Amino acid sequence: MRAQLLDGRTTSKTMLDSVAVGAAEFLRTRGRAPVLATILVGDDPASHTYVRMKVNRCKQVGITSRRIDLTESTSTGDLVRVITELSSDPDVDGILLQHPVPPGVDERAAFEAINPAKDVDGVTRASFAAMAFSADGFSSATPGGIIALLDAYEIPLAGSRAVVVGRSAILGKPVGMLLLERDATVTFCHSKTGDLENHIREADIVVAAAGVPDLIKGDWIKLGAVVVDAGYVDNRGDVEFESAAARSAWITPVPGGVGPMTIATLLAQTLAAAEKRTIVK
Ligand SMILES: Nc1nc(=O)c2c([nH]1)NC[C@@H]1CN(c3ccc(C(=O)N[C@@H](CCC(=O)O)C(=O)O)cc3)C=[N+]21
Repeated sequence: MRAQLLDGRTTSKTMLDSVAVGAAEFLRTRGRAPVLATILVGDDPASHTYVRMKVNRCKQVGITSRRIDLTESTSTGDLVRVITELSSDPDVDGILLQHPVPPGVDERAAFEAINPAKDVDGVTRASFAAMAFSADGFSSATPGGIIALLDAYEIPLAGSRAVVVGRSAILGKPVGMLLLERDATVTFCHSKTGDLENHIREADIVVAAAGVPDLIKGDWIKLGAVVVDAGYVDNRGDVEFESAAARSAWITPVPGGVGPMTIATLLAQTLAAAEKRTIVK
């Protein structure tokens, strides 16, 4: 291996340390901790694990989590009602609806019920627009975490050729917008892209967000490129790690790369939402 690691574990720890300091100060000045509501619909075991990790991290940094678990048979209407209530609840600062929701539920409708001021996971249209226009608002957690990780290692983005593989509403599309806002030349590739290999071969920065383990072969990576692997199927990335690390300058490990940055971004944005919503007494 010749690449250096983009270490999400260490970088996220630094972020979480400062969230803990801010949350303690918030508690001292407002008389309560910041509050993140997490909503999980159905019983997908991986989703349970992710939500548990988020709740545990909240505890560690002094954020109160309010966990709401709903059954697989929850209707769109019921879910929207729950989220609408949290959106106007003065005691709730941030709302996370874990993706994916069960097949019968309209996930977009549920996301849009989140008050943009509490959209600390950056899943609403309002947050997407904020990312696209560098306006006030929250970043999608994984895309925001990716940019924070690249910034921590001072990876230059302006003028670089960035190839994003994947176009989901909360990962591929928004990470492309954030890279574009940082003056990268961005190409989106997806399942209908015929010549993925050729796009990857030209990329200075590869952001893999397809959720297809080992989709991207290590020998496609341009020498000296930066590889960010946001795949998370069974904790396996989208990029063949060993062969990609032999060619790239920087690479994220899976686990220990993008995953911990996602959670740190969520919690940092929860603190920021709490601070914005409240005035010091
Ligand atoms: N509304 C919504 N927002 C999300 O941000 C969101 C989501 N839905 N649905 C699922 C994906 C997945 N996701 C991960 C977060 C952390 C790790 C993570 O920290 N993983 C550890 C490994 C943990 C272990 O060892 O099991 C790591 O990569 O080092 C992974 C995956 C957030 N997601």
